[in-house]
Amino acid sequence: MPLLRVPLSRRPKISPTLQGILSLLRLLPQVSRTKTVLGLSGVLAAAVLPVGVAVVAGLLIGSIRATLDAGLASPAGHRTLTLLAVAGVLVMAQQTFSPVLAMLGETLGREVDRELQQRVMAAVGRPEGTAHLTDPEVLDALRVVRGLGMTETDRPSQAVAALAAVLPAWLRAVAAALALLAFHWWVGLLWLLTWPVVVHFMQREYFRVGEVGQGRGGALRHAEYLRDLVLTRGAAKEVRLWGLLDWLLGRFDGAWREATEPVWRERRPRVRVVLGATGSVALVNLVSYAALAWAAVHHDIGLGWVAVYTQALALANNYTAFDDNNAYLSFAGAAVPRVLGLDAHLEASVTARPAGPPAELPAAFPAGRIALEQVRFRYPGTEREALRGVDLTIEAGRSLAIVGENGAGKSSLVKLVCGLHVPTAGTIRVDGHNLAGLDQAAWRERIGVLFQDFARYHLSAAENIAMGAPRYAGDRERLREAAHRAGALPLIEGLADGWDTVLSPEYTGGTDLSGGQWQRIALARALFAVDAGARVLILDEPTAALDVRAEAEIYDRFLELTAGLTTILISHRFSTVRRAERIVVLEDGAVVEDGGHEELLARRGRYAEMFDLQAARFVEPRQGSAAGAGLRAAAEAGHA
Ligand SMILES: Nc1ncnc2c1ncn2[C@@H]1O[C@H](COP(=O)(O)OP(=O)(O)OP(=O)(O)O)[C@@H](O)[C@H]1O
Repeated sequence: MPLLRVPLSRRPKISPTLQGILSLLRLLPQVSRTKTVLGLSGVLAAAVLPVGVAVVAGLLIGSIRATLDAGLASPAGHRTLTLLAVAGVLVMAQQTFSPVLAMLGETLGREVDRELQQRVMAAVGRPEGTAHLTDPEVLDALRVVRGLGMTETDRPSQAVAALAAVLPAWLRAVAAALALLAFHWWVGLLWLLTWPVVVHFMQREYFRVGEVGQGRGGALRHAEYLRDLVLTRGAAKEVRLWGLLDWLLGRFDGAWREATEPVWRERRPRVRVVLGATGSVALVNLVSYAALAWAAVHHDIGLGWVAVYTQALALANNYTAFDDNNAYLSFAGAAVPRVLGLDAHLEASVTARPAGPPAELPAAFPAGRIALEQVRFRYPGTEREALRGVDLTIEAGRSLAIVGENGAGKSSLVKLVCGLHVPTAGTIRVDGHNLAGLDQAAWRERIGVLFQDFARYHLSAAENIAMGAPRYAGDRERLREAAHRAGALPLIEGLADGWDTVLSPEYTGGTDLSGGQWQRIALARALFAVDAGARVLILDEPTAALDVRAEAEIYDRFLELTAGLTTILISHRFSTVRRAERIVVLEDGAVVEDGGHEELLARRGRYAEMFDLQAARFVEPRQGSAAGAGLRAAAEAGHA
């Protein structure tokens, strides 16, 4: 069933370019009537003035002979002088109009950007359902909207294109100025000096504006985030359920203005600079043309040379400084070094690893234990420690479960073991080696991991699992085995295109999976890494989204799945946790209890307290008053 009444890709009756221009012209007055009227007048002036200059210049040249014959005081002489004055005024007007028009166009363009985003947000947020958010045609159109904004002008590609347009014009103008040296050395020199100064000032202005724009990056990202809440699937259900569209439209409008208006304001006073620059150029033009007319009238040069120098003057005016290309050059000038400097910036923020070459890993690594020694960890930019002196030995080939309340530091601990962060103090040793000194890529090949917030790749089912060990991506038998062990095989074989089905409804023929189905795929990915040689298996909430039967299946086979592996399991489900050979309780970043399931229950500490709390949920209310041991018995009977 088509999701849109009008297909987005329908063939227009008129040419697509014309259609685009017409719809843009219709949109402009809706954005700003005043600026549209001013802009159109400017366009007319910009079109008519050069023609006027050409006509007057022709008349001027034509009048010279009569003036030569009759003298400057004659009516013919007066006519020549009047034409000269008109030419000067027209050239000046031309020089003044074009930058003002360019600025007007840019301001209107930004307003069109905002208007388009709001219209698209309203259009995308309005349908009751969310199916259109996976329609490839809609998504293709949304890509265009995402490209809108100030970042557009930061693109180095724009600067490269601008360079290609600006450099030849500059070179032509220099050549023309050199030619003018032959007419009068001071006229040539005037051009050679005036333009670089004007270009310098204008580039300084544009650069500053570019810097201001990039300084607003955070505010702009926030506005874009609000926009994308409407344009993407992530929050689509809640946006509809709670009727957030109007609120988001309002927030976006405010955030967008807050992000962009300071840049516009910064640009406004610069009209003074622009007028100063264009005024200087107009003056140089006036002086040059006057000198040329004077020379012609006084027979200093012949008509042929008058024509040559007129052309040279026109070319000298090609030495652009005011148009969009000049602006793009400077905007990217502010952006490119920032992007290129990213490497160095990130280098400085990388936590130092022990000096010397990383240790080579033997094939059967790790054969021994993973030991955390007084490990402390604080996330960059935060004050609070997520781990506060953890001492923990994880025996090779055994399973360890980590439990604890939200925020206790469980996920942080496994991220450290994965080598994704380096402890701020203390050491993690694997087979006696400092983990920080190992070849990190090789170490990660030894780990199969299912993160709590695992990735859902918009790729085929086969690729989604193969991500666990991409070097074996083509090994279908191995993929089948991993999928089978994770209980994902029937699911994959039931998909329309089987293993080749893209797991995203955003692509033609693609499909989405339920939360639990996704979790099986992610588990298969971790087990695929194990098949490929990983000896450490990390499972962070592996069954959180699974139904009761699937969870029971997984924990029934937990010992089989983890046999021979060093396993770290994080879970809030005690039915799964109790299967682990050893359990530690993490509280506020430190280990507070350590032992087997029965041992910890008998200790009547934090573990027993948490276990009892969960067990109580599985018994009838009338049994709620029973003693903890009774509750546990009931719960264990239901779960074992
Ligand atoms: N990327 C991060 N940046 C800053 N602080 C973080 C980051 N991730 C986690 N924290 C903080 O570190 C602490 C430990 O978080 P962690 O995710 O390890 O807890 P957890 O025990 O896994 O919790 P849960 O059971 O909710 O998954 C928390 O206070 C959390 O706010």
